[in-house]
Amino acid sequence: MASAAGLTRFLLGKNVINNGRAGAIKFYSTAPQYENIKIEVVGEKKNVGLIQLHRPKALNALCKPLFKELGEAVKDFDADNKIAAIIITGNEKAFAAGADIKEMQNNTYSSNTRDGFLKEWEDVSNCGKPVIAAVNGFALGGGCELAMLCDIIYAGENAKFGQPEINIGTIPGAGGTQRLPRYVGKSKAMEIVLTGNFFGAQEAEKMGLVSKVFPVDKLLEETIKLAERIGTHSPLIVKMAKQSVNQAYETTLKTGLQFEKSLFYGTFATGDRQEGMNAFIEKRTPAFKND
Ligand SMILES: CCCCCCC[C@H](O)CC(=O)SCCNC(=O)CCNC(=O)[C@H](O)C(C)(C)COP(=O)([O-])OP(=O)([O-])OC[C@H]1O[C@@H](n2cnc3c(N)ncnc32)[C@H](O)[C@@H]1OP(=O)([O-])[O-]
Repeated sequence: MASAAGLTRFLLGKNVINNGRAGAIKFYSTAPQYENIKIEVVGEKKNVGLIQLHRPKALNALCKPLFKELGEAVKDFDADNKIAAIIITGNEKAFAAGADIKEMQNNTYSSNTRDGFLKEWEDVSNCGKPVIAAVNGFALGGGCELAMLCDIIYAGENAKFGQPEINIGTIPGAGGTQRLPRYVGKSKAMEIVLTGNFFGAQEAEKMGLVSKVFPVDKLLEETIKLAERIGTHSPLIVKMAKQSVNQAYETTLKTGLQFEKSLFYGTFATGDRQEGMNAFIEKRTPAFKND
């Protein structure tokens, strides 16, 4: 579904976040009929893809259709050359309260395995562009895991994180037992996973899970500013930097340093590296070409 054409399939009236402000955005007749998310292109240069999870009655519980739509939207923004970074957000009450318990209540081991219950998660984790989570309210279970799947987490002061799967007789299944210890260390991760207790934004920042905390009503604005700042750089080099940081989670220090060095050397094969250094020396703003 993600294709060159897909890139601009955004924004049919019912799907966009800023309904009624159509002047600021493009409408396309072939836009997908999203039911569980809203998408919009934001930022002064219209280079930030914003995805809002939108199942407010269920606190944005991650039902399968929502996750499929999220995966499609991420793939489309990733394929769109005009988009520099992607933001995933929810509403003031909930980023996402986890997997949809009502939907998965009657799943079986066989159905999970046969149908690939979690297969759409890779659509988000495979994204080459930076993906930023802007978390207000509950980010629980799969919601916390979705935030951790993103590259940077910004939170509003009312954010509540947790991995409460243990309360309903299961364990985190979309990265909670693997990514959380990498963010916060073993003791904290064990405490969070084994108790199911929630923790707030300030504590999440102190633990290193969240990089910054903002007043609730400033969160999205500040997250868009972050995405726009990233958007001033070469998209090609941003992609390489993201790959290199992610490699730190996959390998030994020695292999990681080798990987980093190869990519660093590789930047010298790009026009944007040349342009960046020329611009510095000529005391001007670089004009990156994604090349
Ligand atoms: C592909 C998908 C991704 C899969 C990921 C799998 C791996 C993952 O690790 C597993 C999980 O996340 S396991 C899950 C881990 N997460 C949890 O265990 C958190 C479960 N949720 C809670 O503990 C409470 O709702 C809160 C404390 C969040 C809010 O309490 P409050 O402020 O008193 O609000 P309230 O009155 O309670 O809720 C309002 C409405 O939302 C409804 N709804 C809410 N969450 C739902 C959910 N996950 N499901 C369904 N519905 C959910 C709730 O039923 C109610 O609707 P109703 O029609 O009126 O009945």
